[in-house]
Amino acid sequence: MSDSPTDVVLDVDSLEKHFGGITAVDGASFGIERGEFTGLIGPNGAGKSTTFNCIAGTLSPSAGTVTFDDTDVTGMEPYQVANQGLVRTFQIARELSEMTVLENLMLAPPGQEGEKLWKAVTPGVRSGVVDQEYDVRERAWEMLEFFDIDHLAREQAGNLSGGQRKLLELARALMTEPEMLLLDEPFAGVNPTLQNKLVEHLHDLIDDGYTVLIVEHDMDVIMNNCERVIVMHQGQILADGTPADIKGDERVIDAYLGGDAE
Ligand SMILES: Nc1ncnc2c1ncn2[C@@H]1O[C@H](COP(=O)(O)OP(=O)(O)OP(=O)(O)O)[C@@H](O)[C@H]1O
Repeated sequence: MSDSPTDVVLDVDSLEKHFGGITAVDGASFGIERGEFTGLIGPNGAGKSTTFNCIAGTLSPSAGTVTFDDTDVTGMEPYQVANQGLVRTFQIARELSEMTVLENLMLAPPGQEGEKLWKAVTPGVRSGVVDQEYDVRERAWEMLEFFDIDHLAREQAGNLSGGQRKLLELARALMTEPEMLLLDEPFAGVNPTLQNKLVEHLHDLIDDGYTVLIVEHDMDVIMNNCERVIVMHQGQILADGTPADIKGDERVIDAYLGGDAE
């Protein structure tokens, strides 16, 4: 437990990321409290994805620090960040779409990071719950049941609808037993029924003590569900507060009504 009055689990301090002459993140600082459901919003190009990537280790920041659970994770590889309990969702790669849903849960997420991520959850690492193949299978079934997709266990992942695929991505991230989830546009391409279901599951996860940070373009979903909203604009934090605070913030209204809004 942190000894600060608020229990900050993720602390992003003066984060910067430059791509050549482009400044994608320009001194962003914010803290996320344990168990909080926070939305990160902002117009296109505001720097949200780059911030996510710098937190999750997919990109190395140009300056600033990222601290998770009192550990400095700045510049760590994604599997190392995941090993600390901070995990982002990965899209299901085409190669995995011919495998079943159950196999997808039991296998590495795609790509190099995924393979390393998987190694991070094999023998003895973190809780040790998934230290044998049997336990991995058991955990996979738990996840399928939690997300009500156990009836799809033997279905090829490629046959899932967009929404079911999002549930599978979330289930797969949870296989590593993280403390905090980073979700990048989890509702994109999801029909309203499954979107509601996904939102319910996210609330269940929050009730279970998970911390969730979500980047999402659907403002209604963010405003109706998140306890706190952080607004980025031109690489900086423009506003940070409750949905009610944010809705009434003149700077936010101006940023969204500007030429770079969707
Ligand atoms: N790999 C890269 N190389 C060069 N510029 C980049 C790179 N990644 C992002 N950028 C630039 O950095 C800025 C921030 O981009 P970023 O994708 O982080 O914004 P965003 O808020 O996630 O946008 P969107 O909502 O459209 O996904 C943009 O100007 C973008 O063009």
